[in-house]
Amino acid sequence: MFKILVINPGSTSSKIAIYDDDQEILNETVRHSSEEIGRFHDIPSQYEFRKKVIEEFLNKSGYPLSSFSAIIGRGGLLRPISGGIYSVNENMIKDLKSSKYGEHASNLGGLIAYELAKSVDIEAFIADPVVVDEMMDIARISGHPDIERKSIFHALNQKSIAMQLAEKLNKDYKDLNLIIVHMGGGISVGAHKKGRVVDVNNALDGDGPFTPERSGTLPLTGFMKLCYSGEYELTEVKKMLKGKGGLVSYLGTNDAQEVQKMIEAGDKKAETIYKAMAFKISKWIGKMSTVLNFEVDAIALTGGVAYDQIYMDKWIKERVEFIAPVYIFPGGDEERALAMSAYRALKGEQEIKSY
Ligand SMILES: Nc1ncnc2c1ncn2[C@@H]1O[C@H](COP(=O)(O)OP(=O)(O)OP(=O)(O)O)[C@@H](O)[C@H]1O
Ligand SMILES: CCCC(=O)O
Repeated sequence: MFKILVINPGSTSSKIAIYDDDQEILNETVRHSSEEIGRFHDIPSQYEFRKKVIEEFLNKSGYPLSSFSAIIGRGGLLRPISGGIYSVNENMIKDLKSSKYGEHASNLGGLIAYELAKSVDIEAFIADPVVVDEMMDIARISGHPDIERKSIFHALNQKSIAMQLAEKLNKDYKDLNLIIVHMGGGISVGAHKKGRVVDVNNALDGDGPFTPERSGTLPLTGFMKLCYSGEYELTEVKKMLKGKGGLVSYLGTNDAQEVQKMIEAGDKKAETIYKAMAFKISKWIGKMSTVLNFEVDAIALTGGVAYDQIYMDKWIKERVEFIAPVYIFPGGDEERALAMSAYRALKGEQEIKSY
């Protein structure tokens, strides 16, 4: 039997799971408020904090590190690579540590997995990182040659939910056109054409709907003026896009459940902003349906925000269901997808790629 530790650092949470072969034994989500995360000036400086969350989980679980066959972390901003499972090696550690390709919480997934695995001499992996790139060339063109659109999104969950949806529809993923929407701390809306994500918003980089903690696409002239106003440092402007944008900037929280409570208590501003997020998500679903020439077999809504049934049904589904039937997968499937990749690799059924 293989015991697998799964580490999934998200933008607003740390999720940790333990699997025995393909069976989940434990799964815990530790949510991080915007104040808690906001005290760190960048992602690398969250390393010790995030590692401690995992160590505390392990202590509570009663399973020593030495009882695991492998550790798999969600990773990370690397150079564009194909999907699959990768062994964490020194090249990868160098790129993750230096944030060479940018900063995202999942960079810490690979780093922490490597460090913990090294201490007990077991394998560390990552799978389907956020840089998986299947974008068609025309979608890369932004409108100015100095800036190329990039594929950075919740590849792990989007792919896994797409497969689940295909199974539900009794079809092969490679025969379907799907729009998959992941709504977590960040939001990505992907056009899956016959098994490839041919277009998706860059969920990390001021592209797409606004999110619990990100601004998404902003009117450019306003943003440019703000950048040159002399009022803000680069680090502050970066945080407006990521970490302190979206719901955090309007309502002071990255927690959609807290926003629900504000609305229930009669807060009209909270209602307007939360509805505007749904409006923007729906617009992006509309955009992606044109990428698929309006030949869309199904739409899937997933990620933490998808637990909010009313939000999904009234504010998103009603707006987009004329495009295609809408299916809801609350939360997502990231820990299972990671564990299954590691399990297949340990059994020798999946090629382990080298970075
Ligand atoms: N039951 C719920 N109802 C509404 N919103 C919820 C619920 N549970 C979680 N959320 C919201 O989902 C968001 C977090 O989603 P998720 O856990 O998928 O994100 P993450 O893993 O931290 O970030 P990312 O997926 O972008 O890496 C938060 O705003 C959280 O408040
Ligand atoms: C870039 C995909 C992950 C996220 O938005 O947090």
